[in-house]
This record gives sequence, structure tokens and C-alpha cells, in this order.
Amino acid sequence: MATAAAASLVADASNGSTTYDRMKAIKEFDEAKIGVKGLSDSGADTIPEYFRHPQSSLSDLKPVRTSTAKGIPVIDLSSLNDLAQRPKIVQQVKDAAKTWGFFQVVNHGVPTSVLDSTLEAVKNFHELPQEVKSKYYKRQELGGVAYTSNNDLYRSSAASWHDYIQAWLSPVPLNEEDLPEVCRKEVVAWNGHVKGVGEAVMEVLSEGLGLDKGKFKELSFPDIRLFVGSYYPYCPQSDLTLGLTSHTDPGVVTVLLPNEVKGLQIRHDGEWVEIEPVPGRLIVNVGDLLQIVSNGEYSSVEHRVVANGSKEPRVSAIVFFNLYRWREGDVYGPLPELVSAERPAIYRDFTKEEFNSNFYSKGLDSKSLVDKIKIVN
Ligand SMILES: O=C(O)CCC(=O)C(=O)O
Ligand SMILES: [Fe+2]
Repeated sequence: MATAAAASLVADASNGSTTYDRMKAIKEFDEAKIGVKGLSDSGADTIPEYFRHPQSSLSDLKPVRTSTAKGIPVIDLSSLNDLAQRPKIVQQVKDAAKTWGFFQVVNHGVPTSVLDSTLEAVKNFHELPQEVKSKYYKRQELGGVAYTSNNDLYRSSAASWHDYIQAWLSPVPLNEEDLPEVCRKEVVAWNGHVKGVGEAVMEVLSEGLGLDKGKFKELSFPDIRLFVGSYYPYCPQSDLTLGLTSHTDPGVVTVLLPNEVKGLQIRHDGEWVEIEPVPGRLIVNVGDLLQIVSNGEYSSVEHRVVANGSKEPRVSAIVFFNLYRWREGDVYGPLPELVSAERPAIYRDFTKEEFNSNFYSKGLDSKSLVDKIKIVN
């Protein structure tokens, strides 16, 4: 789309008219397939109205603490296979997953060159000419590869200032040819490496619950993987919107690689804490499903990304381990091994259909399944 047309999308949407048709404006944005990168590139100095978040979500945009001040734990995985050292790492991971729901890992085995080229490739994809990139634009999440902006665009109360490309990696193996050439080799390499990190972390998390390290594998948890390459372009009114609205991740574990532009904040003790990006580190967090199966031992913590007010784009490469594509008939709930008279189940069991419909029927920021299935005595 020509830049002038993109600018008119912005102007139309923020003219303050009382006849403003929000849904129509959203649809036009969606159909233009330009993403927020297209809006940003138009040079407009305002954002469309449907990107404006309520004041209540914007009042505390500045984090009160940074991870360097009081630590989101940094865990060294280098001696994971040393039997004498492993219990210490298990304890660290367990504590972090319980207290913070987030931790960072170093010496995770992914070469720096792979980290760098993954981020570069995600950036290069998003910076392709509109007409090339828009061929990948899709709204339905039906597997394979898709580029889009705001997966909950039509459901959320306010859109967020980011675009992403996603690729299902498993259980249906990714057809590499479906990936845009500009990031094909890099996404495949990243997938190869991050799979090992996620699986190793899940083994440790399993041990932290006193379970066999293969327990999550047995439950087929590592099998379902989704790659997401996010792009947060410059936002001309970064104090009026968010890069990604506050949410919890629905799956088991998320492994995230950010570039050097700040933005990710997590909720801790009622405050927003920034995770300062440090090259070489990967960020791991607990998702809803893990909070549930662990019977609340581990915490799926709210997080968000503030809108990017800097000219340098924020880029992240993420792999979600186990979201919502289970085997037919699967029912999940707190693992029986973790339920006892002293520690009764705090969640009821639920089905795949319930999990799916909860995810697809709501905006990212609304009530998660965790709250819905909580047993209230
Ligand atoms: O890009 C980031 O740093 C966070 C993204 C995120 O939380 C998500 O996609 O679920
Ligand atoms: Fe997330």
C-alpha cells in the first residue's frame, strides 16, 4: 500500500468524529495488510483510535524496578549434565518459576551466531517491501506460516503496536518452503536449537516438582511448538498504547529471545518490573497450563511490552511450547502426583475444547482459563 493511503488510515481513525466506526476502521487496517509497521512508516504523528488503551492500563507504564536492581533470576545452565551440580540448578529454576514465573538463562548452548542471525532474520522479514510481506498476511490461525498484526484484533478492547510472523513447528512438521526465504534458514536453525533448551528446562521444571524428569515428555508437552517473530516499530504516541497488552501465556513454557531494545515488563508483587535485555541471555517463562498441572506450584505471570518510542525497532523471537493443539480427548488438570490431603487440587480438570474456546473467544488481556477453573471453596 502506498504511504499516502496508510496515512489516511491513521487520519480517518483518529479524527475524533462522533460517527467514528471503530469496527470499520479496524477492518480497513486489517484489509490493507500493512501491519503497524505500515502505519509507523506512513510518518503519521498520531495513532488510530483503536490502538489507544484505557488510562487505567497506561498510568503505570514506567517500571518501578529493573531486573538488575532486584533480580529476575539469571540461571547458568552450563553444568546441567553434571550430576553433582544439577540439584542446585533444579532448585534455582523451581524457586524462580514459583516466585517470578520468569527467569533468564545463560550458557544454554545456543551459539551467539544463531541468536544474532535469528533476530536479524525476523527484522529483515518485517522490513520487506509491503507487497512482498503482505502475501503472508493471514487472520486465521490454521497452522503453517502467517504474518499478522494483533491476533485478537477483532476481540480486544484495544489493539497493540506490534506485528508478528508465526510458524507452527510441531506436531505437524514445518514445511520449510512455506517460510519466507529472507528468514527461512535462520528460523529453521533457531528451531533446532531452542527445542533443546525448552526440553531441558521442562525436564528441570518437572524434577522441581519432585516428578520424573521425563514426565512432561510423557504428557506430550514438548511436542507442540509455535514460533513467533515479533516486531515493535517506532510508535509516535508510545504513551497512549502498548506494544503488547498485558497477558499470561497459555501454554506450558515460553522461551524468548529479545533484541537490545527494552520493553518487556513483568508483574511482580503488584509492580511492573522491566527485564533489561542482555545479549546472549534467553528469557523463559511459565504458562497457564504449567501453573495448572503444577497445582499452582509454578506461576504463570502477567507480562506486557510497552510501545516502542525509539527509532530502533524492538524485535523478539519466541517459541511457545505446547499451546492448544492437544490430542483428541485429552483432559488436563493438576497432576494427581501433586494433589494430596494437605494440598488439595486448586483447579478443576478441563478439556481441550474449553482451553481452545477460551483462547479464541477473548482478547489477550481478558480473564485467563486459570481464573475460570480455579476451585473456590
Ligand atoms: O516480545 C516480547 O518480549 C514478549 C512477547 C510475548 O509476551 C508474547 O508474544 O506472548
Ligand atoms: Fe507472552
